[in-house]
Amino acid sequence: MKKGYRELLDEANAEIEVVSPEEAAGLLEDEGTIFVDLRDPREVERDGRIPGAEHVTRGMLEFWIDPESPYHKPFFASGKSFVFFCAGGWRSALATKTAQDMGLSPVKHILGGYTAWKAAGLPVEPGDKKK
Ligand SMILES: O=S(=O)([O-])[S-]
Repeated sequence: MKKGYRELLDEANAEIEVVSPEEAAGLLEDEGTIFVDLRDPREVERDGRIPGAEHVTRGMLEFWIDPESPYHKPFFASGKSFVFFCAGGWRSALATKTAQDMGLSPVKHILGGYTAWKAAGLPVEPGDKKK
């Protein structure tokens, strides 16, 4: 490998902001913060979701963020703060770095992801339930 996943994660983590699940939970009711769930749809269905989180497949992330893209999602241009998460914090670290490089700001991600969120006993809802 020219650059393996560990190096990519190290590079990302050196540049992005990380929050604990508990810190992130303090933002859940904040109207100025949007939670972005980067897990695959099957993971969301199987494991549940953080209430109110927008679901964004990682494959579409750049296209949903960029206002010039035909796939742009207006919530990314809302001027709000963003809290990214995945299952364990790896995908969200890379996605947060990408979003930050694109100019999305402020954006941070949850240390340990949804797994840590759930383990901390923080609010979840069934994945098949629409928010
Ligand atoms: O969700 S993940 O951290 O396993 S990529």
